[in-house]
Amino acid sequence: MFSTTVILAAPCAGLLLLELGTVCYNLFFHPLRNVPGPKMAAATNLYKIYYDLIIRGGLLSQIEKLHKRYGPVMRIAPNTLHFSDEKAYYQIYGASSTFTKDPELYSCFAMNGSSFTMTDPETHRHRTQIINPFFSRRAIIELEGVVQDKVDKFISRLINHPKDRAINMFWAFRCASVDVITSYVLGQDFQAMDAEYFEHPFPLGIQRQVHVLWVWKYFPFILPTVMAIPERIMDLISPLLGTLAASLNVRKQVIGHIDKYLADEKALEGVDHEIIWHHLIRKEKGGVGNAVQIPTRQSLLSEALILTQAGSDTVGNTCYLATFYVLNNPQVYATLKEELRKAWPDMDANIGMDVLEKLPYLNAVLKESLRLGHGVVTPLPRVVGPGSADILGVHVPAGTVVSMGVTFLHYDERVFLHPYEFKPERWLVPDTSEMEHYLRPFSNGPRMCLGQNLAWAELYLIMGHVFRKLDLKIHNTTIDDFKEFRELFVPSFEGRPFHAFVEKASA
Ligand code: HEM
Repeated sequence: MFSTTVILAAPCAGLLLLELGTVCYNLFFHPLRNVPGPKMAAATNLYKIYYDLIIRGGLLSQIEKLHKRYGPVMRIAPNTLHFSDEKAYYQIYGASSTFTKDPELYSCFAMNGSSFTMTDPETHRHRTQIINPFFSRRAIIELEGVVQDKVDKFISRLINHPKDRAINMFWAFRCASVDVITSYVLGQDFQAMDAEYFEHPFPLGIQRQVHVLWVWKYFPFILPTVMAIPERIMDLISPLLGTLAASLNVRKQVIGHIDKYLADEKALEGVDHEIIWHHLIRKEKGGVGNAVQIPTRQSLLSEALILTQAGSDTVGNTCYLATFYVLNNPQVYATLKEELRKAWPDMDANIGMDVLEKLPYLNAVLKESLRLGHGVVTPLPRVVGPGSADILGVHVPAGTVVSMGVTFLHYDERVFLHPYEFKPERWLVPDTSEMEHYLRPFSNGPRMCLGQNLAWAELYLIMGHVFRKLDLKIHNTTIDDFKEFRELFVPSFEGRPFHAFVEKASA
């Protein structure tokens, strides 16, 4: 008879042996064994997990330190290489790259069936062919009024905010961008800007999710389990769920729309302007009988949710940083105001994107803000394939995960002198082509940002109106509050949130 101790010890010893075997293989027999990098990282994924979870978003800054020691190619996990050279960036994310998104990262968003999380190139191409026209420059120009309406509301909300209370600009800009994107994509905004002090549960919920994203990555069963709880039970427990309840509410609302339009496509005719469902819920394409397949209900839901999230936090954050950096430098603030005043003498007159996008200093401010905001800071992981590749002279077998953080381009001091400083003037030289090549906040290649035309329209309109129509003053925030960020897919600045006092501009 075996004792209980032996029965328990045997599988544990087996697992330990298996783990030791894997570590030995990773160190001595793995095809990447000769690539430089810390031995711990080569041996086990625990290295990466430690910086992601225990240090909480600390992997990128560790990678930055390690590249100084190991050079431009580095093994950062048993099957993962990280690069720090512009040539590698354009090979991994180049227009003709065949590398695919790594499911380990993209499945943790629990948005199956969305353009953002799709890994199969064919499925992805099919989806983007359908929705790209809705985000083309022509579509944005046609729907500029939708964005403009929300910008007008934003300016008036800021002017009418209680004067004795500084505005938390972190939430203010996020509420504005949530209302723009939901209005543009779904034809109905979430009224985030109506929330008292801009504390609306939807952007609050996005922030909560950002902070637990790496938990979802390493414990991938949690989120799908929560999502799979039947609606009736969710309704019962939702008062206990805080901001998660708000996200669930949004899901319910969006599902309601989807079901309505799936049941009766003609209901779309009553919508004020073109929305995403005009593109995704169409039974016929190019004439009767030429039927196209409508995506599943889950895929429609994921697409709508990912667009509202990808389209709000990124724009909100760029406006937030841009406003802080401009106000933090009186010379920059004065120059921008002067440029806007000259181009737009009567601030009560309507002015559109066509004028704002031609202003050199506003453009310089936005590019510099995108450079220091980065967009997404996590090195975007791609799986090499279908064959092997040669990157910076290193043979990389198919199936290897490769990436390069965009911060390595944005902070390259050979291209951007004093890279950590906000200097719009650097963009006012005759030839900016090299800097443009190194400015990739929207990523690059087949998986680059699908919403960048809309993003630019929002940036021109929001920032143009804020700096022309308002006078702003920083409250209780300094540049030190923006010195460091955690890498939580997007950058999460750890300092005090930037607050400002806002008044209507005098002229
Ligand atoms: C300043 C604003 C924005 C920045 C900096 C930004 C940045 C990015 C980046 C870096 C990616 C690549 C992510 C990855 O490969 O994992 C991306 C993808 C994406 N973005 Fe944006 N984005 C912005 C605004 C928007 C807006 C307004 C929308 C809404 C329509 C949007 C929708 C998407 C989608 C759907 C993808 C996935 C594309 C794909 O995989 O094919 N983004 N964005």
